[in-house]
Amino acid sequence: MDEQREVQVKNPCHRPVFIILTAVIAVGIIIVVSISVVQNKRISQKYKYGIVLDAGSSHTSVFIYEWPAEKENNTGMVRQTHTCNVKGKGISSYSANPEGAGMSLQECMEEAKQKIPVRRHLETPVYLGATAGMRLLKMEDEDASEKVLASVGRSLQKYPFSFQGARIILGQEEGAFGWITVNYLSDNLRTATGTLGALDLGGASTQITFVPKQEIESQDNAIDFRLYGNDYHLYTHSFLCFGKDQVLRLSLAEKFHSMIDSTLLRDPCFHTGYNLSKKYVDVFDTPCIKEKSASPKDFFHVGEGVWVECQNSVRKVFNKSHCGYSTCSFDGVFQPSVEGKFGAFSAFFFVMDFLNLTSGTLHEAKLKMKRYCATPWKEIVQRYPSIKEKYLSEYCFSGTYILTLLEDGYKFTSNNWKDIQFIKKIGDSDAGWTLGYMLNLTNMIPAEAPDIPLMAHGGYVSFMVLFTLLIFLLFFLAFLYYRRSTRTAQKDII
Ligand SMILES: O=P(O)(O)OP(=O)(O)OP(=O)(O)OC[C@H]1O[C@@H](n2cnc3c(O)ncnc32)[C@H](O)[C@@H]1O
Ligand SMILES: [Ca+2]
Repeated sequence: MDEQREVQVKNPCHRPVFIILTAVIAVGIIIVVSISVVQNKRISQKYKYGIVLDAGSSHTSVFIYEWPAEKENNTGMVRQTHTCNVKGKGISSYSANPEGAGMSLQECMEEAKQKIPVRRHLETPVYLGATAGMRLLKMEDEDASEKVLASVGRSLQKYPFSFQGARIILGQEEGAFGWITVNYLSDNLRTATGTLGALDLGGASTQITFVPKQEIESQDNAIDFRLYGNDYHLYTHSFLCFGKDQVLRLSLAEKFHSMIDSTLLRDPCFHTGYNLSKKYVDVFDTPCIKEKSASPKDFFHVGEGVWVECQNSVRKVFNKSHCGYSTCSFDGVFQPSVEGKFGAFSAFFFVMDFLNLTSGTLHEAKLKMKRYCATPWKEIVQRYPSIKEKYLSEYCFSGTYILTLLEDGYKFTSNNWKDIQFIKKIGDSDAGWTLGYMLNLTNMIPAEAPDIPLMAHGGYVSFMVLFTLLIFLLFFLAFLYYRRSTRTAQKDII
């Protein structure tokens, strides 16, 4: 018995100090392991990237998006980090020199290589979507449009990214993806609290997309989505030839019909004192105009600056003579009555922002337009020396077209005018179809709502560490208690 006691007293493993030390070491190991797990998680959580090229009728833009690698299915995670505007005109302008279309993208794609970390290059998808300019070129000369698309495709394949294709997107896609973009960025999809309609005005087409209250009478205008567990039944329409550049041509062509002197086009939508020699071909060379002018020559475009007459001339481009549905916007296109709030972007924003019409009533907008259009050209040029003269000369026409399209075309009234918000960006990201297009192609918007974790990652790790510590402490106390009990028992025996 004496021998046994001696062993017990001498064995250092049984001393409390040793046990405490062991416990402290164990705790230390746990903390180190936990921290390293968290730290490694941070490193692997870095960003992923995607590139979308918006090959519009007037120009091409390259958008770079990024999102945290492990949160791609959470809404609101994708944001635009960089934009590059390709120099020159849109890719459809390269119909006579298709190789030039591909070459035009080089500068911006080199920039993308610099902006995206090298280790992410190979996995970064690149998509090119062409819109109304290429739709028109395809109508006019399908072979040329294919050559242009092949050229941009070849050019994009030369970069170290994962090229996913270059194609002409449908008008319905352009409308629907614009709608997804604005609602994704405003976090309306996950929360399912009302949605924002989308109004996009380009150079060659314009899109209207919203969730209507009425039934959608034409199947071409209906799109269904299931996003984050909610069903959306969308109305969408893309009006080809109703972008602001094509409508200007339609309107000029219309004015040619009533010209007495075929070399002098008097235009109420341009400022007094504006007088520029232009080519007939620059007006008529588009599949949007069916009745061509007989002999191609030059004409003088002379401004008159009368807003009321300008609006009357713009109204003539909307054909309201037929409607095979209960209600139509124009050109025989079905449209339910506009519903809810709308985000109006692209040229809707550029023009209304320049004219200071992004707030205020419809009536005030008309008064301002009247005043602006009546301002002499000389004064306008002096007032805005830094703005491109081409844009400057067209704001009276474009503003008038926008008001007429929204009121006479889409049937907004002075009552719901305030429901239209003219926007360029939401957060860091531009409003437009590109983000929605990428989210769709990368399956980043799930049909069902993702399972929400019990707690955030940081909270989870802290909880696990504290909980483990607590268990160790309990073990330790239990051990001490056990030791005390056995010693007391041994003393009792002695
Ligand atoms: O959608 P599509 O029809 O293919 O055309 P796009 O994509 O090229 O059209 P944008 O929205 O980029 O631009 C629409 C129009 O606005 C013009 N635009 C761009 N910036 C502008 C500005 O600051 N002021 C006035 N107009 C502008 C541009 O030239 C186009 O005619
Ligand atoms: Ca566009």
